[in-house]
Amino acid sequence: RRPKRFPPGPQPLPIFGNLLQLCLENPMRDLERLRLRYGNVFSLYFGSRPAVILNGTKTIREALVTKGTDFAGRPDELLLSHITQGKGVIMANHGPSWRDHRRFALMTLRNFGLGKQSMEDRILGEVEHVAAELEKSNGKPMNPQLLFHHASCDIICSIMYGKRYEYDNHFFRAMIKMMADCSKIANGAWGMIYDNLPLLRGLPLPFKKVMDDYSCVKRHVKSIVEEHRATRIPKQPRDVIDSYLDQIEKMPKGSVFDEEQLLATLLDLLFAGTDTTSNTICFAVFYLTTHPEIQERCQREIDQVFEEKEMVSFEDKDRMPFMQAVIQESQRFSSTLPLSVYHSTTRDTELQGYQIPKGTLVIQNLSSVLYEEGQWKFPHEFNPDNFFNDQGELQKLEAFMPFSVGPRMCLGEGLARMELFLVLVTLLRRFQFVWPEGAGVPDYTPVFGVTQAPKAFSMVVLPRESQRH
Ligand code: HEM
Repeated sequence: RRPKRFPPGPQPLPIFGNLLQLCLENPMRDLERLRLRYGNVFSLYFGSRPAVILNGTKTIREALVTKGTDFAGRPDELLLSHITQGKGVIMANHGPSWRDHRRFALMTLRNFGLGKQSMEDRILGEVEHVAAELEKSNGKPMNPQLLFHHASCDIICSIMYGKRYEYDNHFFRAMIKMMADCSKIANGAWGMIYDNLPLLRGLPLPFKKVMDDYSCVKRHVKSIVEEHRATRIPKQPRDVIDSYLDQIEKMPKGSVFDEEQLLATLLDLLFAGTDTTSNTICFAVFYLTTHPEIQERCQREIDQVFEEKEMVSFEDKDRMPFMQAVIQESQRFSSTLPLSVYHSTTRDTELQGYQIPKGTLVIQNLSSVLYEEGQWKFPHEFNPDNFFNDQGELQKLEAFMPFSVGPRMCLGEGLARMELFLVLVTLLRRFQFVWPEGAGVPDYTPVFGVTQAPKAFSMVVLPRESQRH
């Protein structure tokens, strides 16, 4: 039985709670059904653990912004928190270590060129590799998804430790597969089994493999840190690792900065910065391939700006409102992180008349905001007009929150926006993406996970050079 004044929800069963009432492969439809029945704040039992589900712009803003500190914790008894041991930034609970690491990560990303030329150079350099691979397809249908994962991962590696991997590097491919597996498992059925049936945790089931793979990537990153120790010049950081090593030396012994936290933070940035951005690029390219009229409009806008200049830069976005709207609409319509990252309450709190005790698992349903009726002109279709007002001007909308809101919101937003813009503009300028003949009707249903991906698809890539002159 639910405690008094706890948010309402369906009757739980012993041991399983409400798990059997959800499709664990993809619970998004069930969550929408429950929202319609119980309202924007409802609760579910995952096994014996209560969870509060937040829906809609107003509710999520009220919890994560107005009562930001109350809702800024992370749950500590879940697969993801066990994998990372609650260290680093993403799964660290609200407290001094999280705060200082978040500040460090934000500052270091800025110092390594966010908004400055060098970050743009790294991204544009990587796009050249992507373009070369796309050219190799020679007009034959190809699936670009892995290529975009490789590119996003290489960009983040170059920022963290000044190194990019060749796309056929064996370790690199394994690392990318591990991240995709981890994303699929953590929010899916295996993650639910791990989180709610602790007796099964020791068995060789898929979550065990993800944990082993994580340790393997961690060992690799550790060897890179050791290389940095041997070659660095103090106070002259080349990348994020050098900056962190400087930080360890600067702080008194026993501070929150140590080697374990360094490894966890690097892995966080690697994880958080790869699948999120690459899946958004995949979705955007998929939508543009299947909406040729929108693709052509982007290319017309791009061609106009590039009549006067050769290379794209992030500043050009202000002259490309349609391109910006397409990128934002791709983020909205794909809802790349549909349930964000799970939160927990840091103290007993209240929301819309309900009482929520300290330590309660809190899940923000970002899809409920990104498709919310009344917030969007066309909530259920891919349509960049969602971002233009009646005067045809690009507008800021409070329901546009793919990066979440509040004190825990994505700290890589600036980098992600820059990457999405530079990659998509450069590729659209050079190539036309065509839905292959006979490929049938596109299926927009995403593959569910912490990060959603489009279903496997193919496209034909044609060079645009001839059309521009
Ligand atoms: C399109 C790309 C991206 C999207 C849609 C996205 C979205 C998100 C969301 C929804 C969260 C959870 C916020 C919350 O718990 O309320 C998050 C957290 C986070 N993101 Fe991103 N992200 C993206 C790219 C990146 C990149 C490129 C990086 C790093 C370089 C990054 C680093 C992080 C980190 C470290 C956190 C945890 C923040 C904390 O707990 O304080 N993200 N992101």
